[in-house]
Amino acid sequence: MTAQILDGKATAAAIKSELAARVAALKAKGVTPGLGTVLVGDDPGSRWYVNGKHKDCAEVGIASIQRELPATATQEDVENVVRELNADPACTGYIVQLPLPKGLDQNPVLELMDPDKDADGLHPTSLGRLALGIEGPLPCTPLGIVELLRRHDVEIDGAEVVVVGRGITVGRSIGLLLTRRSENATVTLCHTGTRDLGAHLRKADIIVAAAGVPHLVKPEDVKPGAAVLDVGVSRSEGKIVGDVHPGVAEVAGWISPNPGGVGPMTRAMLLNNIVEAAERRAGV
Ligand SMILES: Nc1nc2c(c(=O)[nH]1)N[C@@H](CN(C=O)c1ccc(C(=O)N[C@@H](CCC(=O)O)C(=O)O)cc1)CN2
Repeated sequence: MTAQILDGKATAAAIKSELAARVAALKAKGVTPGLGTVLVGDDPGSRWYVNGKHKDCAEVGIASIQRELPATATQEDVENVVRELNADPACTGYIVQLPLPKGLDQNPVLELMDPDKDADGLHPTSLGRLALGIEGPLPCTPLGIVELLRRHDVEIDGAEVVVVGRGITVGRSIGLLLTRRSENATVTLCHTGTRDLGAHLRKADIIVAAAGVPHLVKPEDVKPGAAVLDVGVSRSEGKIVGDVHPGVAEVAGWISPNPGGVGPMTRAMLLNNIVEAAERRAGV
């Protein structure tokens, strides 16, 4: 292995201790931030992620509000829980764990959320604000990737970034984030319709692999010294298989492990969004 590790686990731990201090300062002013989660159905992965979010909250002093619905829940049942959380003063912000079970439509659910309580940065208003350059919550995984690169001094300014995957939680929004003047990267978004993925990847200084296709990014398609972030989660025999082939570590300059890379950063950035929302409300 020649690549240096983009250690998401250690970086998230450092961010959490910074956030714990900010939460303590809010509490001293009489404000307790609270994260709400909506979990629909019985997917074990989604349950694990939601439990992890509440464990993180406990670590930094954020209150937890958990709402669960069975896989048989109707669109109206889910939307009613969203209405409840919109009205709950103890809930600073909340998330609806994605994906929703088959038969439920996530877009009307996201649209119904109070944009000021959108902890995931996935409400149309939040994504619109991001496009317009207006302050607001930012999507957690893209934000986590930027923070992971910054805290390891990987140059983003002027970098050629290739993103693989066009899902809403990562691919669609990360280009908006990385092309802001403050980040100043050039971003190409590739997907299953891209004709020659390898040709794009070989030009990249930074690769964000978020397609959910095991070992899609191969060593021969990575420019020596590039930073490679593995966001893909596929499972084989109970183990995570990422989108990046293990041989890439011999070519890349930086690589995020999977697990232990972008996942823990996603969780840390969710806490960050909750603390920022509470600070905005408290006028800090
Ligand atoms: N409403 C949302 N839904 C989903 C999001 C999201 O940001 N908002 N992202 C993913 C799931 N996710 C958070 O919800 C998430 C994924 C992975 C991790 C994580 O820490 N993973 C660990 C490995 C865990 C394992 O063994 O399975 C790691 O990478 O080290 C945290 C959060 C889709 N849905």
